[in-house]
Amino acid sequence: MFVSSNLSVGKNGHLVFAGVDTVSLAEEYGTPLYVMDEAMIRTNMGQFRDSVEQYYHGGGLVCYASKAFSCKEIYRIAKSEQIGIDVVSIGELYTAMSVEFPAEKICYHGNNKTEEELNLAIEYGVGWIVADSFSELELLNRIAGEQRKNVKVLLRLTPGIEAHTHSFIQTGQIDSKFGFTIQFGTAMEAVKQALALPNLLLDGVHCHIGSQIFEIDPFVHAAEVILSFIAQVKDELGYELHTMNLGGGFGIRYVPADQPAAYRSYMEQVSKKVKEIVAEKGLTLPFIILEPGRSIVGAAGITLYRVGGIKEIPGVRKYVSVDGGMTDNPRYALYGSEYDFILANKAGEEKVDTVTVAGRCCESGDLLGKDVALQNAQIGDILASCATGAYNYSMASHYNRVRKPAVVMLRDEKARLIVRRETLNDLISCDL
Ligand SMILES: Cc1ncc(COP(=O)(O)O)c(C=O)c1O
Ligand SMILES: N[C@@H](CCCC[NH3+])C(=O)O
Repeated sequence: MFVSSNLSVGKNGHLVFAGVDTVSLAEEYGTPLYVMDEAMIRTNMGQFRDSVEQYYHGGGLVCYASKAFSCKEIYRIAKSEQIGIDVVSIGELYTAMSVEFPAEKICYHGNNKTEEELNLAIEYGVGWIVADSFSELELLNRIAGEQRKNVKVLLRLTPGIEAHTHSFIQTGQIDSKFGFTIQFGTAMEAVKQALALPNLLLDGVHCHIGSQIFEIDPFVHAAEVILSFIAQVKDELGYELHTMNLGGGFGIRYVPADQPAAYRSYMEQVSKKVKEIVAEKGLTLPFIILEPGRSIVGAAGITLYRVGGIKEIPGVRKYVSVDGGMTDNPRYALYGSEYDFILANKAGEEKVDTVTVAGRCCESGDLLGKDVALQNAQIGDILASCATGAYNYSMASHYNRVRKPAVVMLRDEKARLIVRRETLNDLISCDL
């Protein structure tokens, strides 16, 4: 009935999330409210970590892609689960540094990293910097020299794989702003350049084919393409790259029709293929890095809103307006993403209506879902949007000077605030 195992209906008919009554949460902390389930986050992190150990025997590290949900507490949790993180900005790095996240487990990405960012990343001693362009290799070499350090580098490659997902979140295809293309010999040139730069330690290669992908085949294919490249480098240059970072992108269940594969079958199949190719080409099993983001936090989050307006246009559509919208979840506006909605105070009732959930911004496209099934809504009801743990809080904006909601973490059926709600003064705090 629900899209995620941490959702149920309580005896009072209220929606229960991770053992906690969501209506009480809305009353205590206000709305809109992001609510996260710590046990599920830890289970997901642990499953990825353990699947690498179980199926892959060349050593590896799971680096949680923190762009999916970034705040101090998630870095503390990743640290205590002994996994690494992927960061893509000085802001994510700084937040991780503020909780003393182990530098050697950080993978730093970005297609246009600034000098300020690279300086801080090298100073902190991050494990890997994923270089995206020739000019960045030069810049990295210069900054490393200035800091008298050697920097471990991975090269971001575009393997030429078009995964089945929204075109805006496909990243492995040739026509991409990211990385070095294998097909035109650009990636081989980048290897030569990185090897020639004295302050860089070329450790390996990276690829990320896209996000919200359900099939396992494209991942297996990406591993195949990357390993063939590693073999080609060994043949042509006599240099064996040690690390293979296969990125993230594993899909989750947003609506009942979504059927994501189990993470362990991903690792099982990728490991099998990698071992086959390694044996065939006479390579050493590379150290593997995975970067799951959405699949760690997505289903571990819900958002609670209060219904403030209902408008029925006879024969056309019924709008249910809530006190949030594209400012706390821009994904419908950006990608037409689907979500499952439940009235938290009527969760035991049938979904008898079809409504369009609208946000509160001055923007017709500010919708959270179009023509979705819902219980019979009334003003004052609490509306829950499910599986909002990834790319919601992290993509929230201040459009219309809307304040960002608070984030509450649930553990052992108790709630704690991990990000407080913004105040009006927060909104003007940078204005001069
Ligand atoms: C380089 C890189 N790694 C990892 C991820 C995480 O992807 P996902 O949240 O789909 O697992 C992304 C985002 O798509 C990415 O760009
Ligand atoms: N932000 C996107 C995914 C992009 C992932 C980052 N490379 C989403 O919400 O689906």
